[in-house]
Amino acid sequence: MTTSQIKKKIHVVAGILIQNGKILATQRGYGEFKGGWEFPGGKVEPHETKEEALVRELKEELKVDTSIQKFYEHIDYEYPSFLLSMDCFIGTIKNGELQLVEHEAAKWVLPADLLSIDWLPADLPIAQKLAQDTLLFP
Ligand SMILES: Nc1nc2c([nH]c(=O)n2[C@H]2C[C@H](O)[C@@H](COP(=O)(O)OP(=O)(O)OP(=O)(O)O)O2)c(=O)[nH]1
Repeated sequence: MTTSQIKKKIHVVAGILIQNGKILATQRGYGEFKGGWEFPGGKVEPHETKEEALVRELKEELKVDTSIQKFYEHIDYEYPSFLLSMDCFIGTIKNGELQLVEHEAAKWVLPADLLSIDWLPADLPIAQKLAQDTLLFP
């Protein structure tokens, strides 16, 4: 058996929230990845769809109501201690003022500036795809 077979798989959903041509990046405020930048979201619970989980997590973490528009990308990433399976969705904030419940910081970033951020390793390919996505950011 290889190491990856005994690692726990964690299913996460993450939101690429877009507003005025900018994307929301949030900085982890706790745990193993504290200080790293990510797309906000969290784990999917057994009774939920991915979209339901994302709307719930964004409400819990940022106190905003969101609408999720479309699936954007799936990432499988092997961290030293677990396997991350992450589905990222494009969305917008429809209601509420951003409040940081768990995060250390948040910023709205232009696509051209996405690669200057210290993303968590699993998130870097998403940031790279967004940075050159001329369909999404003509
Ligand atoms: N939410 C989120 N997690 C990410 C991203 N990139 C990345 O590597 N991770 C990792 C960090 C965490 O170990 C794990 C997700 O856990 P989480 O802490 O966000 O999920 P949660 O709120 O449901 O969990 P909990 O810690 O409250 O139990 O995936 C990302 O863009 N968004």
